[in-house]
Amino acid sequence: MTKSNIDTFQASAPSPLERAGERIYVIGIGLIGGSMVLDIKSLHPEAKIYGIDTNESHLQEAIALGVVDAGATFEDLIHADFVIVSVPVDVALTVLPKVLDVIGDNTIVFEVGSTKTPICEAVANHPKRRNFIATHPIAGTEFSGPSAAIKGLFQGKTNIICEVEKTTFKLQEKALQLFSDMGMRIRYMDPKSHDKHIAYVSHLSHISAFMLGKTVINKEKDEQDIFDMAGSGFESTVRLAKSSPAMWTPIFKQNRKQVVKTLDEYISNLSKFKELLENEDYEAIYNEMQSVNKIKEILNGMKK
Ligand SMILES: NC(=O)c1ccc[n+]([C@@H]2O[C@H](COP(=O)([O-])OP(=O)(O)OC[C@H]3O[C@@H](n4cnc5c(N)ncnc54)[C@H](O)[C@@H]3O)[C@@H](O)[C@H]2O)c1
Ligand SMILES: O=C(O)C(=O)C[C@]1(C(=O)O)C=C[C@@H](O)C=C1
Repeated sequence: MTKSNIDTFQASAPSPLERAGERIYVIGIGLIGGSMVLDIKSLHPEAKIYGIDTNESHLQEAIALGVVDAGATFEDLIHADFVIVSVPVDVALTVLPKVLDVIGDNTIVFEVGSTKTPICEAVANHPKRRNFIATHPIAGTEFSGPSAAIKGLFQGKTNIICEVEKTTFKLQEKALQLFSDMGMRIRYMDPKSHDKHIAYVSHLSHISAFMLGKTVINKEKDEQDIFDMAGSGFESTVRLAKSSPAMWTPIFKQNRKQVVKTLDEYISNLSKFKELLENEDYEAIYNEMQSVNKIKEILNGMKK
């Protein structure tokens, strides 16, 4: 079964988390894992939320902030109803098979990484593959760690789900109901298409912000006043350059081929703009910009 359009999930049964005391384990209690469990706690106050994080200070901070109820170990996952894996994508490749090794038959495991092909491949032949659902919530900020978690982060956002047909139907339903309760729209996509499209709309934007930031920081060394002139235009364009290198390096590594392709296209557009300016072809420059103004309608359409 391949679904390609955006769906709003309609459950055939009441929300599975309505049962008292469901046990949710979140591995990686940062921005995304923390935001997920804040929503779950708010929707289902009776659920018990356990956190696993190799960064002890993140775990302690998450407990202090009330993001999780207590810490846990991998062995405890045998008791889990849900496991959310929200670690950097390179870590996910090794953590996911270990999680699937431990869980029981009715546990649903989902992962939220920004790449999908390597992650789907990492679990393809695991005997518990049917307990796993590959997701990518298209929501976030430039901040990380448990203190960056936001309740309601996923409201109105899209969740891309890959290879849904490989997950047991009953467990699919359970996960989809949860995403729907968080206010997410579902879009089904194969992992390769996901990685191709996301390279344009997310990965390239981050490289562009990082390198814009670099260009301005380098200049600042010579001309100290430059930041005094930076207004909200610069700030909004460079916002993503505050993002975590620990999260983004493995994303670029895993999606290297697609990202290199998008960079070629982007660099070619930049070179063309430079050439037009050197040639003082202002009519062409005007037309270039005018043709891209339609991004306004495209983005407004996406928000509806
Ligand atoms: N930041 C975003 O905007 C965004 C959006 C959608 C998806 N994602 C994806 O979500 C995942 C998590 O990103 P984030 O923004 O929440 O990052 P984050 O840095 O805020 O959180 C990641 C957490 O994982 C922990 N961790 C690292 N290695 C671990 C291990 N071996 N075992 C247990 N915990 C470990 C870190 O200590 C940290 O607390 C990534 O795969 C990312 O690609 C991020
Ligand atoms: O809004 C931001 O700050 C984000 O970086 C969120 C963002 C994005 O690129 O849109 C970042 C990575 C993801 O995998 C999904 C969402």
